[in-house]
Amino acid sequence: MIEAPILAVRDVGVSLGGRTILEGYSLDVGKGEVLAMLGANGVGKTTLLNCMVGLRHPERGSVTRMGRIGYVPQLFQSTFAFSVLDIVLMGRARHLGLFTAPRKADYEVAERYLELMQVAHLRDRPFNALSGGQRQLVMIAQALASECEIMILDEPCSALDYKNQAIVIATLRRLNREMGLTIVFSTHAPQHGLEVASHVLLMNDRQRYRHGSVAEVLTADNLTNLYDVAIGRAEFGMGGRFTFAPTYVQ
Ligand SMILES: Nc1ncnc2c1ncn2[C@@H]1O[C@H](COP(=O)(O)OP(=O)(O)OP(=O)(O)O)[C@@H](O)[C@H]1O
Repeated sequence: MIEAPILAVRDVGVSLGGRTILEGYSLDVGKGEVLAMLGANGVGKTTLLNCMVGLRHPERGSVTRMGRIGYVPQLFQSTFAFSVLDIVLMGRARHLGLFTAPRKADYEVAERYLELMQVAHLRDRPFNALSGGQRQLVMIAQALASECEIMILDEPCSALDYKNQAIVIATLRRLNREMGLTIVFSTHAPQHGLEVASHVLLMNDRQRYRHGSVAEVLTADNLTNLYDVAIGRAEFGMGGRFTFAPTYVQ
């Protein structure tokens, strides 16, 4: 069944410093979909995500959001010594008046999502003293506390070890399956697409891309073409599970 789009990217073009970064990107994200965006360094993943979030207005084309956006930036470091609870409470900002302090109900929402992300025991710790994986879970709790309908994450697993990547990816999968959250994220690991995404966007260059279901688009040939490195498909375990593996030395 094709779900109604909750995010529509239409003919988006972005220029930065007199250079065209993106041109003619169009895609729909359906309600309840998980979209993984992959592409070489500098191809424009963050630029496109910023357009989706509304942090950047594309010079050409449009982005239409039909739901509230929650944004999780690349590994976030706070300038001030905020506690974990403070950071999650910031997610309530859009529900508060300009000079209104968080109310009891806002604390309850923040506590609920700290529990859900299994980081409630860290609530009084300084945010900057957490590990990268813990910080990502807290930032996801912040986005959830904003009661977003679309969560957009910029490389949520960058700089994380395998264990923390597994926690973040399993968390995204759970939020999608159990809460029906629509998720868009960028990654350099095709395996993350296989584990959690329903759809992928492969960004080849500023105006060439492939967008479609994981089964259709996330193939060894398309990845080889995307990264310009030989990438093979390797079966493992039971039940037809597979992964993609690059060959670094020919
Ligand atoms: N403020 C800016 N002025 C000029 N060019 C910029 C600016 N910000 C980004 N760019 C350029 O835009 C292009 C896209 O950058 P972007 O950060 O979107 O890529 P990315 O795919 O997210 O990269 P990575 O995988 O390395 O994070 C890059 O070539 C970058 O150098």
